[in-house]
Amino acid sequence: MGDGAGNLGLHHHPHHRSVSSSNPSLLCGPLSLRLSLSSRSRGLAAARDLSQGELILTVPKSALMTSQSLLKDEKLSVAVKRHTSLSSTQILTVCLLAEMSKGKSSWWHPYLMQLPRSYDTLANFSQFEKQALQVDDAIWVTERAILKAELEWKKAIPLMEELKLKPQLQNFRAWLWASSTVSSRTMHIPWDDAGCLCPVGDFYNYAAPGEEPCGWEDLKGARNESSLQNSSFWNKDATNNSDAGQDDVLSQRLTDGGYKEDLAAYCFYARKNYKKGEQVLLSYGTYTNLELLEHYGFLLDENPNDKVFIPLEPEVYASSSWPKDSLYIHQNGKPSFALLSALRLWATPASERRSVGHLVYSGTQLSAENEIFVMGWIAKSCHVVLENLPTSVEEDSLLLCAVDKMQDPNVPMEVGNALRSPGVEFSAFWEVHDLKIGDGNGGLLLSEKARRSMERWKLAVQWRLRHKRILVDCISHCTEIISSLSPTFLGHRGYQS
Ligand SMILES: C[S@@+](CC[C@H](N)C(=O)[O-])C[C@H]1O[C@@H](n2cnc3c(N)ncnc32)[C@H](O)[C@@H]1O
Repeated sequence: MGDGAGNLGLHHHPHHRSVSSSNPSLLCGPLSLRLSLSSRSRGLAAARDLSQGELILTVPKSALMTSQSLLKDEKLSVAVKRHTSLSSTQILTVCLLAEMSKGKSSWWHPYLMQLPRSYDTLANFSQFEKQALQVDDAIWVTERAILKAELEWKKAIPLMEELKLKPQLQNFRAWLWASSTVSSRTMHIPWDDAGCLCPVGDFYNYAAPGEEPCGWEDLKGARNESSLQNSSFWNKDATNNSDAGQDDVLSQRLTDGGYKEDLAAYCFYARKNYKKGEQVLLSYGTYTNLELLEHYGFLLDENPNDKVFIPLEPEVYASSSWPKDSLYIHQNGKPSFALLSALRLWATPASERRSVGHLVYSGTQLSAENEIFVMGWIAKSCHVVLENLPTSVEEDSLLLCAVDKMQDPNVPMEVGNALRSPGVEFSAFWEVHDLKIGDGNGGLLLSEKARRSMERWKLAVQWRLRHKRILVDCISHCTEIISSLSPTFLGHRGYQS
Protein backbone atom coordinates (compact mmCIF):
# COMPACT_ATOMS: atom_id res chain seq x y z
CA MET A 1 0.00 0.00 0.00
CA GLY A 2 2.91 2.36 -0.53
CA ASP A 3 4.07 4.85 2.07
CA GLY A 4 0.67 5.86 3.42
CA ALA A 5 -1.20 4.52 6.42
CA GLY A 6 -1.48 1.16 4.68
CA ASN A 7 2.09 0.52 5.78
CA LEU A 8 2.11 1.50 9.40
CA GLY A 9 4.87 -0.56 10.97
CA LEU A 10 2.49 -2.65 13.07
CA HIS A 11 4.00 -5.55 14.94
CA HIS A 12 2.52 -8.83 15.96
CA HIS A 13 4.05 -10.74 18.79
CA PRO A 14 5.87 -12.80 19.75
CA HIS A 15 6.52 -14.94 16.67
CA HIS A 16 6.56 -12.99 13.46
CA ARG A 17 5.24 -15.01 10.58
CA SER A 18 4.79 -14.14 6.99
CA VAL A 19 1.51 -14.60 5.19
CA SER A 20 1.56 -17.87 3.30
CA SER A 21 -0.92 -19.62 1.08
CA SER A 22 -1.89 -21.77 4.05
CA ASN A 23 -2.53 -18.64 6.12
CA PRO A 24 -4.64 -16.41 3.92
CA SER A 25 -5.31 -13.81 6.61
CA LEU A 26 -4.98 -10.11 5.91
CA LEU A 27 -2.52 -9.70 8.77
CA CYS A 28 0.51 -11.72 9.60
CA GLY A 29 1.37 -12.94 13.10
CA PRO A 30 -1.07 -14.13 15.74
CA LEU A 31 -4.10 -12.17 14.48
CA SER A 32 -6.10 -12.33 11.30
CA LEU A 33 -8.69 -9.84 10.16
CA ARG A 34 -12.09 -11.43 9.79
CA LEU A 35 -14.18 -9.74 7.17
CA SER A 36 -17.82 -10.20 6.33
CA LEU A 37 -20.26 -8.52 4.00
CA SER A 38 -21.10 -5.95 6.65
CA SER A 39 -18.33 -3.67 7.85
CA ARG A 40 -19.95 -3.91 11.27
CA SER A 41 -19.03 -7.53 11.67
CA ARG A 42 -15.35 -7.19 10.94
CA GLY A 43 -13.17 -8.36 13.77
CA LEU A 44 -9.86 -9.92 14.70
CA ALA A 45 -9.40 -13.67 14.99
CA ALA A 46 -6.59 -15.73 16.50
CA ALA A 47 -4.41 -17.05 13.66
CA ARG A 48 -2.95 -19.57 16.14
CA ASP A 49 -3.59 -20.52 19.76
CA LEU A 50 -2.96 -17.52 22.02
CA SER A 51 -2.08 -17.54 25.71
CA GLN A 52 -3.51 -15.22 28.31
CA GLY A 53 -1.31 -12.17 28.83
CA GLU A 54 0.49 -12.58 25.50
CA LEU A 55 1.40 -9.36 23.71
CA ILE A 56 -0.29 -9.80 20.34
CA LEU A 57 -0.21 -6.43 18.63
CA THR A 58 1.71 -3.18 18.94
CA VAL A 59 0.76 -0.10 16.99
CA PRO A 60 3.54 2.53 17.04
CA LYS A 61 2.74 6.10 18.06
CA SER A 62 3.52 7.27 14.52
CA ALA A 63 0.60 5.14 13.25
CA LEU A 64 -1.95 6.56 15.71
CA MET A 65 -4.29 9.17 14.32
CA THR A 66 -4.45 11.86 17.00
CA SER A 67 -5.20 15.57 17.06
CA GLN A 68 -1.47 16.02 17.68
CA SER A 69 -0.47 14.11 14.54
CA LEU A 70 -3.19 15.72 12.40
CA LEU A 71 -2.33 19.19 13.64
CA LYS A 72 1.09 18.88 12.02
CA ASP A 73 -0.85 20.38 9.12
CA GLU A 74 0.15 24.02 9.54
CA LYS A 75 -3.06 25.55 8.15
CA LEU A 76 -5.21 23.35 10.40
CA SER A 77 -3.06 24.03 13.43
CA VAL A 78 -3.19 27.82 13.00
CA ALA A 79 -6.99 27.76 12.56
CA VAL A 80 -7.61 25.45 15.55
CA LYS A 81 -5.57 27.72 17.81
CA ARG A 82 -8.07 30.51 17.11
CA HIS A 83 -10.99 28.40 18.45
CA THR A 84 -10.05 27.87 22.05
CA SER A 85 -13.60 27.14 23.25
CA LEU A 86 -13.79 23.83 21.35
CA SER A 87 -13.35 20.62 23.33
CA SER A 88 -10.62 18.12 22.51
CA THR A 89 -13.28 15.81 21.02
CA GLN A 90 -14.63 18.57 18.78
CA ILE A 91 -11.07 19.32 17.62
CA LEU A 92 -10.38 15.66 16.77
CA THR A 93 -13.72 15.52 14.93
CA VAL A 94 -12.86 18.60 12.84
CA CYS A 95 -9.32 17.23 12.22
CA LEU A 96 -10.85 13.97 10.96
CA LEU A 97 -13.15 15.84 8.56
CA ALA A 98 -10.24 18.03 7.41
CA GLU A 99 -8.19 14.89 6.73
CA MET A 100 -11.11 13.39 4.79
CA SER A 101 -11.21 16.52 2.64
CA LYS A 102 -7.69 15.74 1.39
CA GLY A 103 -8.92 12.62 -0.40
CA LYS A 104 -6.23 10.44 -1.91
CA SER A 105 -3.50 12.90 -1.03
CA SER A 106 -3.99 12.16 2.68
CA TRP A 107 -1.34 9.88 4.21
CA TRP A 108 -4.27 8.31 6.06
CA HIS A 109 -6.31 7.63 2.93
CA PRO A 110 -6.20 3.79 3.12
CA TYR A 111 -7.23 3.93 6.79
CA LEU A 112 -9.99 6.48 6.19
CA MET A 113 -11.42 4.48 3.31
CA GLN A 114 -12.06 1.41 5.45
CA LEU A 115 -13.92 3.27 8.20
CA PRO A 116 -17.64 2.43 8.38
CA ARG A 117 -19.76 4.66 6.13
CA SER A 118 -22.48 5.04 8.76
CA TYR A 119 -23.11 4.35 12.42
CA ASP A 120 -25.96 3.21 14.65
CA THR A 121 -25.09 5.16 17.79
CA LEU A 122 -28.10 6.85 19.44
CA ALA A 123 -27.24 10.29 18.02
CA ASN A 124 -27.98 8.78 14.58
CA PHE A 125 -31.50 7.62 15.53
CA SER A 126 -34.48 9.11 13.67
CA GLN A 127 -37.73 10.06 15.43
CA PHE A 128 -39.23 6.67 14.52
CA GLU A 129 -36.21 4.70 15.73
CA LYS A 130 -36.07 6.73 18.95
CA GLN A 131 -39.78 6.11 19.71
CA ALA A 132 -39.21 2.39 19.14
CA LEU A 133 -37.14 2.34 22.34
CA GLN A 134 -40.48 2.91 24.16
CA VAL A 135 -38.92 3.51 27.61
CA ASP A 136 -38.86 7.19 28.64
CA ASP A 137 -35.32 7.09 30.05
CA ALA A 138 -33.95 5.61 26.82
CA ILE A 139 -35.85 8.13 24.68
CA TRP A 140 -34.46 10.91 26.86
CA VAL A 141 -30.89 9.62 26.54
CA THR A 142 -31.36 9.52 22.76
CA GLU A 143 -32.70 13.07 22.64
CA ARG A 144 -29.77 14.21 24.76
CA ALA A 145 -27.29 12.50 22.42
CA ILE A 146 -28.88 14.11 19.35
CA LEU A 147 -28.96 17.57 20.97
CA LYS A 148 -25.35 17.24 22.12
CA ALA A 149 -24.23 16.31 18.61
CA GLU A 150 -26.16 19.26 17.13
CA LEU A 151 -24.77 21.71 19.65
CA GLU A 152 -21.19 20.54 19.20
CA TRP A 153 -21.58 20.71 15.43
CA LYS A 154 -22.97 24.27 15.51
CA LYS A 155 -20.11 25.44 17.71
CA ALA A 156 -17.56 23.89 15.34
CA ILE A 157 -19.04 25.42 12.16
CA PRO A 158 -16.97 28.68 12.32
CA LEU A 159 -13.75 26.60 12.41
CA MET A 160 -14.90 24.41 9.52
CA GLU A 161 -15.83 27.53 7.54
CA GLU A 162 -12.45 29.04 8.21
CA LEU A 163 -10.85 25.83 6.95
CA LYS A 164 -13.04 26.08 3.85
CA LEU A 165 -14.10 22.45 4.10
CA LYS A 166 -16.37 21.32 1.27
CA PRO A 167 -20.07 21.94 2.12
CA GLN A 168 -20.73 18.17 2.25
CA LEU A 169 -18.07 17.85 4.96
CA GLN A 170 -19.51 20.73 6.96
CA ASN A 171 -23.10 19.52 7.22
CA PHE A 172 -24.65 17.76 10.22
CA ARG A 173 -24.59 14.36 8.50
CA ALA A 174 -20.82 14.57 8.05
CA TRP A 175 -20.44 15.74 11.64
CA LEU A 176 -22.49 12.78 12.88
CA TRP A 177 -20.28 10.44 10.89
CA ALA A 178 -17.06 11.94 12.23
CA SER A 179 -18.24 12.28 15.83
CA SER A 180 -19.60 8.70 15.76
CA THR A 181 -16.23 7.53 14.45
CA VAL A 182 -14.56 9.27 17.39
CA SER A 183 -17.14 7.94 19.88
CA SER A 184 -17.02 4.32 18.78
CA ARG A 185 -13.40 3.85 17.67
CA THR A 186 -11.03 6.01 19.72
CA MET A 187 -8.78 4.62 22.42
CA HIS A 188 -7.39 6.30 25.47
CA ILE A 189 -4.05 8.06 25.30
CA PRO A 190 -2.54 9.90 28.24
CA TRP A 191 -1.93 13.19 26.43
CA ASP A 192 -5.35 13.88 24.87
CA ASP A 193 -8.86 13.36 26.32
CA ALA A 194 -10.22 12.86 22.83
CA GLY A 195 -8.14 9.69 22.49
CA CYS A 196 -6.67 8.33 19.28
CA LEU A 197 -7.76 6.33 16.27
CA CYS A 198 -5.65 3.20 16.24
CA PRO A 199 -5.39 1.39 12.90
CA VAL A 200 -5.91 -2.39 13.22
CA GLY A 201 -6.33 -1.99 17.00
CA ASP A 202 -9.77 -0.57 16.27
CA PHE A 203 -10.82 -3.83 14.62
CA TYR A 204 -11.24 -5.49 18.02
CA ASN A 205 -14.87 -6.12 18.84
CA TYR A 206 -16.18 -5.86 22.37
CA ALA A 207 -16.67 -8.41 25.11
CA ALA A 208 -18.09 -7.27 28.44
CA PRO A 209 -15.64 -7.57 31.27
CA GLY A 210 -16.48 -10.92 32.86
CA GLU A 211 -15.20 -12.82 35.86
CA GLU A 212 -11.96 -11.10 36.65
CA PRO A 213 -9.10 -11.82 39.00
CA CYS A 214 -8.79 -9.84 42.24
CA GLY A 215 -8.66 -6.09 41.91
CA TRP A 216 -11.61 -5.94 39.52
CA GLU A 217 -14.04 -4.41 42.03
CA ASP A 218 -11.48 -1.78 43.02
CA LEU A 219 -11.27 -0.61 39.46
CA LYS A 220 -14.98 -0.39 38.76
CA GLY A 221 -15.58 3.16 39.95
CA ALA A 222 -13.39 4.82 37.37
CA ARG A 223 -15.00 3.45 34.24
CA ASN A 224 -17.87 4.43 31.97
CA GLU A 225 -16.52 6.90 29.53
CA SER A 226 -17.71 7.31 26.04
CA SER A 227 -15.32 5.40 23.89
CA LEU A 228 -12.96 2.50 23.58
CA GLN A 229 -10.85 4.65 25.81
CA ASN A 230 -11.55 2.58 28.86
CA SER A 231 -9.52 -0.22 27.39
CA SER A 232 -6.44 1.57 28.58
CA PHE A 233 -7.79 1.77 32.06
CA TRP A 234 -6.84 -1.81 32.66
CA ASN A 235 -3.30 -1.15 31.69
CA LYS A 236 -2.20 0.73 34.77
CA ASP A 237 0.04 -2.13 35.89
CA ALA A 238 1.41 -2.74 32.46
CA THR A 239 2.29 0.89 31.88
CA ASN A 240 4.25 1.14 35.09
CA ASN A 241 6.01 -2.18 34.93
CA SER A 242 8.25 -2.62 31.96
CA ASP A 243 10.44 -5.70 31.99
CA ALA A 244 10.83 -6.38 35.69
CA GLY A 245 8.77 -9.30 36.90
CA GLN A 246 7.23 -9.59 33.45
CA ASP A 247 5.79 -13.03 34.12
CA ASP A 248 4.08 -11.88 37.29
CA VAL A 249 2.72 -8.82 35.59
CA LEU A 250 1.44 -10.87 32.69
CA SER A 251 -0.38 -13.30 34.92
CA GLN A 252 -1.99 -10.53 36.97
CA ARG A 253 -2.65 -8.04 34.21
CA LEU A 254 -6.24 -6.91 33.99
CA THR A 255 -5.67 -5.17 30.75
CA ASP A 256 -6.13 -6.07 27.15
CA GLY A 257 -4.90 -2.86 25.61
CA GLY A 258 -3.20 0.42 26.41
CA TYR A 259 -0.60 2.96 25.41
CA LYS A 260 2.89 2.17 26.71
CA GLU A 261 5.12 5.20 27.06
CA ASP A 262 8.33 3.13 27.21
CA LEU A 263 7.56 1.45 23.88
CA ALA A 264 5.90 4.55 22.38
CA ALA A 265 3.19 2.25 21.07
CA TYR A 266 -0.32 1.02 21.68
CA CYS A 267 -0.05 -2.56 22.95
CA PHE A 268 -2.71 -5.24 22.92
CA TYR A 269 -2.65 -8.42 25.00
CA ALA A 270 -4.73 -11.56 25.00
CA ARG A 271 -6.80 -11.31 28.17
CA LYS A 272 -7.57 -15.03 28.10
CA ASN A 273 -6.44 -18.11 26.20
CA TYR A 274 -7.79 -18.21 22.65
CA LYS A 275 -8.00 -21.16 20.31
CA LYS A 276 -6.94 -20.70 16.68
CA GLY A 277 -9.84 -19.18 14.73
CA GLU A 278 -11.60 -17.75 17.78
CA GLN A 279 -12.45 -14.06 17.73
CA VAL A 280 -10.12 -12.03 19.95
CA LEU A 281 -12.14 -9.48 21.89
CA LEU A 282 -11.40 -6.33 23.83
CA SER A 283 -13.21 -4.91 26.83
CA TYR A 284 -13.91 -1.25 26.14
CA GLY A 285 -15.23 -0.88 29.70
CA THR A 286 -18.31 -1.62 31.77
CA TYR A 287 -21.46 -0.53 29.97
CA THR A 288 -25.18 -1.10 30.21
CA ASN A 289 -26.90 -1.93 26.93
CA LEU A 290 -28.20 1.64 26.69
CA GLU A 291 -24.66 2.98 27.08
CA LEU A 292 -23.36 0.53 24.47
CA LEU A 293 -26.07 1.72 22.12
CA GLU A 294 -25.34 5.36 22.87
CA HIS A 295 -21.59 5.22 22.33
CA TYR A 296 -21.02 2.20 20.08
CA GLY A 297 -24.32 1.45 18.31
CA PHE A 298 -24.74 -2.16 19.39
CA LEU A 299 -25.90 -4.12 22.43
CA LEU A 300 -25.35 -7.54 23.93
CA ASP A 301 -28.04 -10.14 24.38
CA GLU A 302 -26.31 -11.27 27.56
CA ASN A 303 -24.79 -8.21 29.18
CA PRO A 304 -23.68 -8.82 32.78
CA ASN A 305 -23.54 -5.05 33.29
CA ASP A 306 -27.04 -4.25 32.12
CA LYS A 307 -29.36 -2.48 34.54
CA VAL A 308 -33.03 -1.58 34.75
CA PHE A 309 -34.20 1.34 36.87
CA ILE A 310 -37.78 1.32 38.17
CA PRO A 311 -39.68 4.33 39.50
CA LEU A 312 -39.20 4.72 43.24
CA GLU A 313 -41.07 6.83 45.79
CA PRO A 314 -39.10 9.99 46.75
CA GLU A 315 -39.21 8.66 50.31
CA VAL A 316 -37.10 5.63 49.28
CA TYR A 317 -34.27 7.94 48.25
CA ALA A 318 -34.75 10.04 51.36
CA SER A 319 -34.74 7.13 53.81
CA SER A 320 -31.27 5.86 52.88
CA SER A 321 -27.99 7.32 51.67
CA TRP A 322 -27.55 5.15 48.59
CA PRO A 323 -26.86 7.11 45.39
CA LYS A 324 -29.81 6.99 42.97
CA ASP A 325 -27.80 5.22 40.29
CA SER A 326 -27.10 2.28 42.61
CA LEU A 327 -30.82 1.49 42.94
CA TYR A 328 -31.51 -0.84 40.00
CA ILE A 329 -32.32 -4.37 38.88
CA HIS A 330 -29.47 -6.53 37.58
CA GLN A 331 -29.67 -8.21 34.19
CA ASN A 332 -30.43 -11.52 35.97
CA GLY A 333 -33.58 -9.97 37.46
CA LYS A 334 -32.19 -9.57 40.98
CA PRO A 335 -32.51 -6.21 42.73
CA SER A 336 -29.15 -4.53 43.39
CA PHE A 337 -27.78 -4.69 46.91
CA ALA A 338 -28.48 -0.99 47.35
CA LEU A 339 -32.04 -1.21 46.02
CA LEU A 340 -32.85 -4.07 48.34
CA SER A 341 -31.29 -2.33 51.34
CA ALA A 342 -33.01 0.98 50.58
CA LEU A 343 -36.42 -0.71 50.25
CA ARG A 344 -35.94 -2.78 53.42
CA LEU A 345 -35.27 0.42 55.30
CA TRP A 346 -38.12 2.30 53.66
CA ALA A 347 -40.51 -0.55 54.56
CA THR A 348 -39.50 -0.24 58.22
CA PRO A 349 -41.51 2.17 60.38
CA ALA A 350 -39.59 5.48 60.58
CA SER A 351 -39.22 5.20 64.35
CA GLU A 352 -37.39 1.83 64.02
CA ARG A 353 -35.10 2.68 61.10
CA ARG A 354 -32.24 3.88 63.20
CA SER A 355 -32.03 0.67 65.21
CA VAL A 356 -31.98 -1.60 62.12
CA GLY A 357 -29.63 0.58 60.04
CA HIS A 358 -26.54 -1.56 60.66
CA LEU A 359 -28.41 -4.72 59.60
CA VAL A 360 -29.74 -3.07 56.44
CA TYR A 361 -26.34 -1.78 55.38
CA SER A 362 -24.78 -5.20 55.88
CA GLY A 363 -27.36 -6.71 53.55
CA THR A 364 -29.31 -8.67 56.15
CA GLN A 365 -33.01 -9.47 55.79
CA LEU A 366 -34.92 -7.72 58.55
CA SER A 367 -37.89 -10.06 58.93
CA ALA A 368 -39.97 -12.35 56.74
CA GLU A 369 -42.75 -9.78 56.77
CA ASN A 370 -40.42 -6.95 55.71
CA GLU A 371 -38.89 -9.11 52.96
CA ILE A 372 -42.26 -10.22 51.64
CA PHE A 373 -43.46 -6.62 51.54
CA VAL A 374 -40.31 -5.45 49.73
CA MET A 375 -40.37 -8.29 47.17
CA GLY A 376 -44.07 -7.75 46.62
CA TRP A 377 -43.53 -4.06 46.11
CA ILE A 378 -40.72 -4.60 43.57
CA ALA A 379 -42.72 -7.23 41.67
CA LYS A 380 -45.75 -4.95 41.55
CA SER A 381 -43.66 -2.00 40.33
CA CYS A 382 -42.09 -4.11 37.55
CA HIS A 383 -45.54 -5.28 36.59
CA VAL A 384 -46.85 -1.70 36.37
CA VAL A 385 -43.87 -0.66 34.21
CA LEU A 386 -44.50 -3.60 31.84
CA GLU A 387 -48.23 -2.89 31.66
CA ASN A 388 -47.57 0.73 30.68
CA LEU A 389 -45.29 -0.11 27.76
CA PRO A 390 -47.05 -0.26 24.39
CA THR A 391 -45.99 -3.83 23.49
CA SER A 392 -45.38 -7.09 25.35
CA VAL A 393 -42.37 -9.40 25.37
CA GLU A 394 -44.24 -11.77 23.05
CA GLU A 395 -45.13 -9.02 20.57
CA ASP A 396 -41.55 -7.74 20.52
CA SER A 397 -40.22 -11.27 19.95
CA LEU A 398 -42.58 -11.74 17.00
CA LEU A 399 -41.64 -8.35 15.61
CA LEU A 400 -37.94 -9.23 15.78
CA CYS A 401 -38.57 -12.49 13.91
CA ALA A 402 -40.45 -10.56 11.24
CA VAL A 403 -37.65 -7.98 10.92
CA ASP A 404 -35.09 -10.80 10.65
CA LYS A 405 -37.07 -12.32 7.81
CA MET A 406 -37.40 -8.95 6.11
CA GLN A 407 -33.64 -8.54 6.26
CA ASP A 408 -33.17 -11.87 4.56
CA PRO A 409 -32.40 -11.03 0.92
CA ASN A 410 -34.04 -14.29 -0.19
CA VAL A 411 -37.40 -13.48 1.36
CA PRO A 412 -40.09 -14.29 -1.21
CA MET A 413 -42.73 -11.74 -2.06
CA GLU A 414 -45.55 -13.60 -0.31
CA VAL A 415 -43.62 -13.65 2.93
CA GLY A 416 -42.92 -9.98 2.47
CA ASN A 417 -46.63 -9.33 2.18
CA ALA A 418 -47.39 -11.41 5.25
CA LEU A 419 -44.78 -9.49 7.19
CA ARG A 420 -46.65 -6.27 6.70
CA SER A 421 -49.37 -7.39 9.06
CA PRO A 422 -47.86 -7.55 12.57
CA GLY A 423 -49.03 -4.39 14.22
CA VAL A 424 -49.08 -0.65 13.88
CA GLU A 425 -45.36 -0.30 14.29
CA PHE A 426 -44.66 -2.34 11.20
CA SER A 427 -47.09 -0.23 9.15
CA ALA A 428 -45.48 2.93 10.55
CA PHE A 429 -42.02 1.80 9.43
CA TRP A 430 -43.52 0.85 6.10
CA GLU A 431 -45.03 4.31 5.68
CA VAL A 432 -42.00 6.27 6.90
CA HIS A 433 -39.88 4.60 4.24
CA ASP A 434 -42.46 4.27 1.50
CA LEU A 435 -41.46 0.63 0.99
CA LYS A 436 -42.32 -1.28 -2.15
CA ILE A 437 -42.68 -4.95 -2.94
CA GLY A 438 -40.48 -6.05 -5.80
CA ASP A 439 -41.82 -7.96 -8.76
CA GLY A 440 -41.19 -11.61 -9.61
CA ASN A 441 -39.18 -13.37 -6.92
CA GLY A 442 -37.15 -10.26 -6.21
CA GLY A 443 -38.80 -9.84 -2.81
CA LEU A 444 -38.75 -6.56 -0.92
CA LEU A 445 -36.98 -3.60 -2.38
CA LEU A 446 -35.35 -1.70 0.42
CA SER A 447 -33.46 1.48 -0.24
CA GLU A 448 -30.08 1.77 1.49
CA LYS A 449 -31.65 4.36 3.79
CA ALA A 450 -34.52 2.01 4.75
CA ARG A 451 -32.11 -0.87 5.26
CA ARG A 452 -29.99 1.16 7.65
CA SER A 453 -33.08 2.43 9.44
CA MET A 454 -34.36 -1.12 9.81
CA GLU A 455 -31.06 -2.03 11.47
CA ARG A 456 -31.49 0.76 14.03
CA TRP A 457 -35.18 -0.05 14.52
CA LYS A 458 -34.17 -3.64 15.23
CA LEU A 459 -31.58 -2.45 17.76
CA ALA A 460 -34.29 -0.39 19.50
CA VAL A 461 -36.66 -3.40 19.63
CA GLN A 462 -33.84 -5.66 20.87
CA TRP A 463 -33.02 -3.12 23.55
CA ARG A 464 -36.59 -2.78 24.83
CA LEU A 465 -37.06 -6.56 24.72
CA ARG A 466 -33.98 -7.10 26.89
CA HIS A 467 -35.27 -4.39 29.22
CA LYS A 468 -38.67 -6.09 29.53
CA ARG A 469 -37.13 -9.53 30.02
CA ILE A 470 -35.15 -8.20 32.98
CA LEU A 471 -38.40 -6.89 34.51
CA VAL A 472 -40.12 -10.23 33.91
CA ASP A 473 -37.16 -12.08 35.48
CA CYS A 474 -37.31 -9.72 38.43
CA ILE A 475 -40.99 -10.54 38.98
CA SER A 476 -40.15 -14.26 38.94
CA HIS A 477 -37.27 -13.73 41.35
CA CYS A 478 -39.39 -11.74 43.79
CA THR A 479 -42.25 -14.22 43.54
CA GLU A 480 -39.89 -17.09 44.32
CA ILE A 481 -38.55 -15.31 47.38
CA ILE A 482 -42.06 -14.54 48.57
CA SER A 483 -43.17 -18.14 48.15
CA SER A 484 -40.06 -19.44 49.89
CA LEU A 485 -40.75 -17.22 52.87
CA SER A 486 -44.48 -17.83 52.96
CA PRO A 487 -45.80 -20.63 50.79
CA THR A 488 -49.39 -19.51 51.35
CA PHE A 489 -48.67 -15.86 50.66
CA LEU A 490 -49.05 -15.98 46.90
CA GLY A 491 -52.57 -17.26 47.18
CA HIS A 492 -53.57 -14.19 49.18
CA ARG A 493 -51.77 -11.40 47.31
CA GLY A 494 -51.28 -12.65 43.76
CA TYR A 495 -48.19 -10.61 42.84
CA GLN A 496 -47.45 -12.63 39.75
CA SER A 497 -47.74 -10.89 36.41
C1 LIG B 1 -13.81 -0.48 17.49
S1 LIG B 1 -14.96 -0.98 16.33
C2 LIG B 1 -14.67 -2.70 16.18
C3 LIG B 1 -14.51 -3.15 14.76
C4 LIG B 1 -15.72 -3.03 13.90
N1 LIG B 1 -16.52 -4.27 13.96
C5 LIG B 1 -15.34 -2.76 12.46
O1 LIG B 1 -15.77 -3.48 11.58
O2 LIG B 1 -14.64 -1.79 12.23
C6 LIG B 1 -16.40 -0.86 17.32
C7 LIG B 1 -17.66 -1.17 16.56
O3 LIG B 1 -17.74 -2.56 16.26
C8 LIG B 1 -19.05 -3.06 16.47
N2 LIG B 1 -18.99 -3.98 17.60
C9 LIG B 1 -18.00 -4.12 18.50
N3 LIG B 1 -18.24 -5.11 19.36
C10 LIG B 1 -19.41 -5.65 19.00
C11 LIG B 1 -20.21 -6.71 19.52
N4 LIG B 1 -19.83 -7.41 20.57
N5 LIG B 1 -21.38 -6.98 18.90
C12 LIG B 1 -21.77 -6.25 17.83
N6 LIG B 1 -21.07 -5.23 17.30
C13 LIG B 1 -19.90 -4.93 17.87
C14 LIG B 1 -19.90 -1.84 16.79
O4 LIG B 1 -20.44 -1.35 15.58
C15 LIG B 1 -18.90 -0.86 17.36
O5 LIG B 1 -19.26 0.48 17.21
